[in-house]
Amino acid sequence: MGSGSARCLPKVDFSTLDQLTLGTPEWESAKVQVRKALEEYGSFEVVYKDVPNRKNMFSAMEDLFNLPLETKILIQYKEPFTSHQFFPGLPLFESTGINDAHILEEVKTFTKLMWPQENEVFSETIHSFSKIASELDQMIRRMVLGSFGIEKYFTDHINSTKYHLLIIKYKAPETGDDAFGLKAHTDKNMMSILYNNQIDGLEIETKTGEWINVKISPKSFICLIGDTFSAWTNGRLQPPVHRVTMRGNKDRYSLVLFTASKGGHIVKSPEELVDKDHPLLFNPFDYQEFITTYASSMMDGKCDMDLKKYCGVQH
Ligand SMILES: O=C(O)CCC(=O)C(=O)O
Ligand SMILES: [Fe+2]
Repeated sequence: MGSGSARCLPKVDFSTLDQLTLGTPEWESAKVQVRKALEEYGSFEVVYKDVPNRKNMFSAMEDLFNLPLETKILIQYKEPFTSHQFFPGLPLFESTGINDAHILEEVKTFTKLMWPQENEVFSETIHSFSKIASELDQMIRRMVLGSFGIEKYFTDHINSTKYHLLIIKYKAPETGDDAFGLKAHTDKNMMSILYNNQIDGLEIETKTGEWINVKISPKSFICLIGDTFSAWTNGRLQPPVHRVTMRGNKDRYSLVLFTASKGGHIVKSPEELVDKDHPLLFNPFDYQEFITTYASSMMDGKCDMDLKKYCGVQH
């Protein structure tokens, strides 16, 4: 199972689309491509638009990780994996995050904790990025629901989720060897929109066990579905296993806009996706309760907790 495969992720062009182009031939064509890509890969590259000031955004991210640890840990959210974090087995990885980063005031609150004297470039660029990524998330979810003929659930789908922006730094490996940035996993949440400073490293596994080395242009983003969306579709879409491998001598900066179901909301497959050929795969669950259970099992050194174990239906 070598890396270096020449296979690419499917690429879908959203550059002429927005929520107002719903139902146009361009929208319908993108919808078919999105559904096909998600069925085959659980993921795709989406070409959309330039992130304003991206160079300044990445240099502001560099400044953020250069702050002293006691400053970086000032952000404390109660949901697992959302505040500043690093892991003993992953020496190249460090991350922090901002809840509701598509709302400027929320980004400014974070910025003020990191830089009491303000850092307008950080706030403005991170907010613009998050808005663009949240537009993409909503268009993609609308297309997925539309492709199953159940667009009527779209508003509920959007209202029952929230956004968290994960900001990641992967240090360049020192030895010159390939090194683990992030171990192979599936995302647990609904959907993830990824972007980076064009230092490659993201690898996505295909259903046949090949690893695709993902490359992106400044206008493109990677969309991945997570375990929660897969469960909601009653297994019609499968989340892709992915990892980050660092090569070369440049640090990698990555942004991931995570869409996650709100606490108190019960994730449940719509009745249209459950029938005798597709028996229910997951009992209804609260994502926030699941992720808390998952995080505490990880803390206990157990790595075998997943959504199937948590609420999978035994057939
Ligand atoms: O940095 C990346 O490209 C991937 C990050 C990722 O997979 C994650 O945070 O779950
Ligand atoms: Fe991931």
